[in-house]
Amino acid sequence: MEKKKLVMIGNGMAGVRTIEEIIKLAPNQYDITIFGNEPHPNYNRIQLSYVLQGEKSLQDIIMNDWNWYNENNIALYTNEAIKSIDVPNKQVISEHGRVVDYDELIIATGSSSFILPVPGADTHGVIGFRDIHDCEMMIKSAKQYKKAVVIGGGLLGLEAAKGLLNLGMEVDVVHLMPYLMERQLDAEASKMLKNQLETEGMNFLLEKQTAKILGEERVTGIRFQDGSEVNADLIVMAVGIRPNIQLAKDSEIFVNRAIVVDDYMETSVPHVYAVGECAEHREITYGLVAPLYEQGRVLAAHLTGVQTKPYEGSITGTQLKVSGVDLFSAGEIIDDPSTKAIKVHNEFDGVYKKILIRNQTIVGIVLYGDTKDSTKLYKMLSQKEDISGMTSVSLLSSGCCGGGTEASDVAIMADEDLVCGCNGVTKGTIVEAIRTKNLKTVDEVGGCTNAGRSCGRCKSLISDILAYTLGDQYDTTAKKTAICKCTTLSRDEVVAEIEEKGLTNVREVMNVLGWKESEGCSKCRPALNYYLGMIYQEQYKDDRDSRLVNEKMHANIQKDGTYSVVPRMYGGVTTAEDLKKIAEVAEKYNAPLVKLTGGQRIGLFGLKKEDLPQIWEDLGMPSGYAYGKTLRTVKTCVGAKFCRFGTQDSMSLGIELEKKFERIDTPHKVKMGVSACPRNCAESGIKDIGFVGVDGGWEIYVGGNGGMDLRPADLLGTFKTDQEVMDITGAYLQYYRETANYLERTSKWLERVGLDHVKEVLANSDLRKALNIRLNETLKRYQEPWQQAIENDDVLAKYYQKNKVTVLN
Ligand SMILES: Cc1cc2nc3c(=O)[nH]c(=O)nc-3n(C[C@H](O)[C@H](O)[C@H](O)COP(=O)(O)OP(=O)(O)OC[C@H]3O[C@@H](n4cnc5c(N)ncnc54)[C@H](O)[C@@H]3O)c2cc1C
Ligand SMILES: NC(=O)c1ccc[n+]([C@@H]2O[C@H](COP(=O)([O-])OP(=O)(O)OC[C@H]3O[C@@H](n4cnc5c(N)ncnc54)[C@H](O)[C@@H]3O)[C@@H](O)[C@H]2O)c1
Ligand code: SF4
Ligand code: FES
Repeated sequence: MEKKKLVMIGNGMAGVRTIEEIIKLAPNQYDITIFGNEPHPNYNRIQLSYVLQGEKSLQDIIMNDWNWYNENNIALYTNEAIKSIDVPNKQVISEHGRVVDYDELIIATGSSSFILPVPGADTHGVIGFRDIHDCEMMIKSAKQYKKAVVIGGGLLGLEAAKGLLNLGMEVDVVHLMPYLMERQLDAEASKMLKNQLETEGMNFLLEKQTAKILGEERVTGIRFQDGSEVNADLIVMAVGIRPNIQLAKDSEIFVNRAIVVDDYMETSVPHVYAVGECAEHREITYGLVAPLYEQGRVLAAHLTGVQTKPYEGSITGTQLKVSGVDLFSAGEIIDDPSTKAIKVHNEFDGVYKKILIRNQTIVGIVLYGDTKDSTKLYKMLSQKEDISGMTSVSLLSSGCCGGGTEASDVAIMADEDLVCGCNGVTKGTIVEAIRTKNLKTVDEVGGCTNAGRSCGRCKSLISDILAYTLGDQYDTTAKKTAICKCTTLSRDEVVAEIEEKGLTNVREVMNVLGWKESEGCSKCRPALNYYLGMIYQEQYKDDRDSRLVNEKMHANIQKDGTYSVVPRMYGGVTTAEDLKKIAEVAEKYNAPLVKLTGGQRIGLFGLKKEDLPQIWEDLGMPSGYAYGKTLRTVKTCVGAKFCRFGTQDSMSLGIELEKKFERIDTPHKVKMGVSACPRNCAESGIKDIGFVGVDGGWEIYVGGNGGMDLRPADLLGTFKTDQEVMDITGAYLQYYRETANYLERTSKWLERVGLDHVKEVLANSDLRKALNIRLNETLKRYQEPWQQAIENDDVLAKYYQKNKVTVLN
């Protein structure tokens, strides 16, 4: 039966969580297409605050990497906004004119920063704080400028201000109201917060209304309505958000403040749903992930036909993510004649607690300085528990739950107590998952239950629950070593077990070593396939289905679902005959792009999957492995044959190296460069292995990287003959193959094991010889992949047939 088409507009937190839930419930029900306006896969927007505050890197906050989309057969179009929805024809149209049909459509477009409509708001140096781009702009500005002003003393403004302080800027926070975070705190708690932030260096300008942004080329300051001014090199507006609803409005979907939805997240138009910050449910829009994830869960069940309770709205609780500040707030915060308050104010310890009660139920909570009671109180509030039997002491000083809990406190938590507010996960769910799925780390608990995957505040409590449930078996360092969430074993342990138990294939390793997920995951399956191939040199039968998608297809998948073809050009040297073949193929298959690559060869881009085998047959050239964890390219300069500075024959050495080591599986991609003199035209100093011709021989450089983690290569040594160079290179490559973690580049590996250690290994002639023998045995295993594919009908049918699902596991 043909799958139904599900299209989602918006590749953010609420939308992608909904898709995760759909895949969990019915993995094969939909062909899924996602459009995202940002150039990234789904990342944790919440943790941008931690990135700015220097506690996490951008890489750390990716939640669903590119591979996740590939593995789940999701067509993802990033950096491509949907411009209109054709409701009658059930189609979406992107800004690039791409038209995609849908049976069901989810709008998950989130919100944008609200920029105050004052004169000068569009001046260079005025930004919001919503996405990776804003975060990068702030980090960049902090390197160039001194003074930042944040407008808005709410959650976002204070988290931004703290980040800018940590980046070394002077920071003023401008706030409209007489006290900070007036939506979450009362005056007393707010005063305590202001005092604490002032001691950290933040300066506050309260009751100030921005009238004008000053500056011509770039912002220089702000003028307020009272006529006063403040200087600024950077202005961050954090005065609230506005749901992205224009698209829905233009398509005549009913909108109010946001897109109006019913209790199953359906809009006024059948088969069109909205979820997340762009949705308005019972006149409320939410700006925190806990309710949005709840909406996503209901929508996923609805779309997969699983019975579910309707979404009836949420009560939210907030915390500020600034290190050293402990506060929690939920429900109402201001006393009125209909409420009674229990208050504790310990000025000595800087603790303030207030509970607001109406009709014997808790209706509001404000905690500052000690939030241990937050979980218990929040549960009572959200469940409208009758508290008539309780005293103020039993309400406020149980010491149960919340931040900073210890294992002994975990023991007295009830199973239904909430541990992770963002994801709605209780203690009972976590304990059961730890026991039944043999979980050992906080990340594994997150992978299984989602707890801890959003703001991360509950991670210490999850760690306490692990300690309480596992006792002595809980190893807080285990997370650092396990190769993925399916096992607690490290790379070294897995390799040792494979050798000791004589395990010969991926499935056997997972079965015998007690994998938690019987099918493994995208991290462990390619890694196991690699380790097995590295151990069983000549005889290992590659498990193609365990490889990452590009290697499985022997082609790089492009952002629009087409593929690229890059034939080998040994040492970057080609012939008229090869150029003709490439030109003919480009013409015959209408390649939209023919481009010289950075590795000195020619790439054909935008080709159809089903054309690939015929293209390679027409070309009759070896694959350049532009997609592989293997030797990619050997870049060469023209060298002594043509260049007047050249001392060595760089092209011949480059071709010899590429012909010898092509196709070999390595833990990560390997690039080489051969320059015939220290002018280094082939960039040998930033390659995994670089060769530089000098009088009487070659210098070999190792561990260079020209990519994201730029690293100059280290000199390994100087060698006289080409034969010595081949011998050292072979041994070096094999040592890397045998000791690196899968997906560890040589630059990282070399830093981990140490240059001196590697030099020592290679200086030992017995070891060097043995390494080369093992490498040469392995090299015998490889054949030209496209030649093999063309001759094998099963492979052709399985991987390259039109409309065939190519991701098979
Ligand atoms: C710095 C920061 C800190 C935060 N901290 C917390 C916190 O501690 N706790 C908490 O609960 N919440 C926090 N939030 C709020 C939380 O991040 C949001 O509630 C959540 O991300 C909303 O999810 P969403 O999917 O609705 O929107 P988003 O995550 O914004 O995703 C929407 C996506 O849709 C894309 N899009 C918009 N229009 C189109 C279009 N026409 N075509 C294609 N794509 C489109 C956008 O570019 C965006 O990538 C924080 C937010 C920020 C910015
Ligand atoms: N820790 C967290 O939970 C967290 C952190 C960051 C962001 N967020 C979410 O992100 C969204 C945006 O946060 P936010 O803080 O921008 O929104 P917000 O609406 O919560 O707060 C905006 C603040 O700006 C103030 N303000 C409004 N106009 C102003 C003006 N002209 N001058 C000075 N101050 C002015 C308001 O009084 C208010 O306190 C919210 O949905 C929030 O929940 C949550
Ligand atoms: S590296 Fe030296 S030999 Fe090679 S092209 Fe440049 S200048 Fe000439
Ligand atoms: S409370 Fe935010 S991730 Fe758990």
